[in-house]
Amino acid sequence: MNRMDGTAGASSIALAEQVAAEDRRLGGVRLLDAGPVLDVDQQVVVDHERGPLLVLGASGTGKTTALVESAVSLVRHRGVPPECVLVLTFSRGATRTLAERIAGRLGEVAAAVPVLSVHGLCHALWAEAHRTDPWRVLTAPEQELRLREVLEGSAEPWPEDLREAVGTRVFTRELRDLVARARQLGLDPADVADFGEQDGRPAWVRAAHLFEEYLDVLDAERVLDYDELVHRVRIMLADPRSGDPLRSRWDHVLVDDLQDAVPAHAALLRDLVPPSSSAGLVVTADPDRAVYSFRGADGGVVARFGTDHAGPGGEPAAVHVLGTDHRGAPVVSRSVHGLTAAMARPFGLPDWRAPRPGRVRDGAARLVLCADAREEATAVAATLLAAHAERGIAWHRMAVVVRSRGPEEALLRRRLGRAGVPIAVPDDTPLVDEPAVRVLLEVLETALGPDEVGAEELDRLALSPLGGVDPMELRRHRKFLGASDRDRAEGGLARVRRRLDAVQGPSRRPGRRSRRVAARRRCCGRPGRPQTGRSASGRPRSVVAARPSGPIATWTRWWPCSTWPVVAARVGAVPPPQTSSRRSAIRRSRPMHG
Ligand SMILES: Nc1ncnc2c1ncn2[C@@H]1O[C@H](COP(=O)(O)OP(=O)(O)OP(=O)(O)O)[C@@H](O)[C@H]1O
Repeated sequence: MNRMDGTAGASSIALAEQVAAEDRRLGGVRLLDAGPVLDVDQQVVVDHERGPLLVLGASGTGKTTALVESAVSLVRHRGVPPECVLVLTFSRGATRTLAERIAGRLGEVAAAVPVLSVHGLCHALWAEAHRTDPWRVLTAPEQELRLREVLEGSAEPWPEDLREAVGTRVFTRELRDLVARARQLGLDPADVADFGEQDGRPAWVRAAHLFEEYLDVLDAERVLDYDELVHRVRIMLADPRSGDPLRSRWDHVLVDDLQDAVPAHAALLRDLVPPSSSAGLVVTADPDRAVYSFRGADGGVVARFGTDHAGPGGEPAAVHVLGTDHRGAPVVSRSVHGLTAAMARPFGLPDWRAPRPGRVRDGAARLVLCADAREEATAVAATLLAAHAERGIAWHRMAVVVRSRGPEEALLRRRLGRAGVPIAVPDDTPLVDEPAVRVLLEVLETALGPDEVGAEELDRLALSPLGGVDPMELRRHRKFLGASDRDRAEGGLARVRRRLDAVQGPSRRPGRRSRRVAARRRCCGRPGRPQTGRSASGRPRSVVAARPSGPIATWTRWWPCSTWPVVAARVGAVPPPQTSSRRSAIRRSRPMHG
């Protein structure tokens, strides 16, 4: 069976819960949920007093419900001030859902309960500690851009076998992952270099130097990426002078979906609630549901929870299993749990994969074998149509789950559309892949270098909404401007740029980014340790200099619409993000192994 979207089920549940919550706000009066009658396993979680507890449960066994009820019980029945109950998740969506569910149970009081993603918590703590001297957190595309800048400005050669890859987007992404993983493990550049030397991997040693330069640039610009943010908050927590007052704020820490944590998040949790702490720590997890492995999430953190939070005498933290499936019909849960039961169980964890059926009784599971995607799409459409026409099931009560987005999903959508099945696809496109954002990023990338912008890239930009050129127009310009064979081989706007450059004189001096990084280094007074994002003239090192040059200059002259000059001028006019008083650099710690 395909899926329309991996989050379809979860988002419809979240949506239904949101709608239900809205319905309760009648005439401005908020009626609170009565809350479910908890099963005995959930009640154990809610009654948990102190110390760490890992709650394992298959999907639908009521882990989140137990966590919500724990928060409610602490505030309502045990007199814990709401601001002393910290609720943590690992994604913004999960944070929203949890906050809504707690608000449904606690009403106005819930506003005082901090419900945060780990990044949200780190951001808040960091911002509080640097109130008069704020740092900005980079988005993923910005982080990649910074790394590319550093890469281009870095003179040290790479090992021979990597040289061809250097400068490609894939290489930058690999570097970004390396930097991220290193920080998630609490490693400093020197540790990565040590590993490289011990293991005979010169590429790691070289990457470690780049990592160091990248951190210097972040310091200089007073910006952080998310992994660096978590790392630095861990440093704050490691120092008893700053860490103890923070830790003492929360009497209870409740964490949902630990399987989505990267090692640094798990370590942060230990920093927040160390074994010596008297705070309560309840953590839920379903290792089979880890969906963030692409960003470094490691189901192993669940298996290690017992030892990570071992008591003073070394006894492992308590583990409790929720044993009733409150969501699925018995036959559906048997099918799902039958599949997961065949998977290897993380070492040391009790079996959580075969819950008893709850109160949901009806339902059926059917396996349909299809010859190809087309036949599969037809079978799905026929099943939905029959359920709607013959059993009167409303469209919004049905969901189609697909394994991944791609041609097969497109085919399914077309088939459903043709059959008259109304579809709503939750949009989970990352911002960076949104066409509108993509084109803006391409403009920035082009404006900042590299020195040779590909003809293909320029053509794409010309044809984008920002360029406003249609294919016919582009061809006309090519015809008008280009004649020689070399021009034709070069293709697209690269030719235009070259011709105009010939008129204006060379538009590109040595890489703009290289100069930017080099200038930062000069500012800091010693090579390789930049400390400010401002040029020697004191002008902001904004994404594009105020006076356009290079391809922008060329394009502004050539461009058949007026958009470019406006964009270039605006971008160049970005106000300086720093002042010179912000130059004190953060000292990075020695490694804090995870
Ligand atoms: N004791 C209960 N009685 C009746 N319904 C319950 C009970 N506990 C949970 N539910 C319902 O079961 C469904 C699943 O609950 P919940 O989201 O808490 O499970 P979960 O284990 O966190 O699921 P997942 O792992 O998929 O996130 C929800 O609709 C919830 O309202």
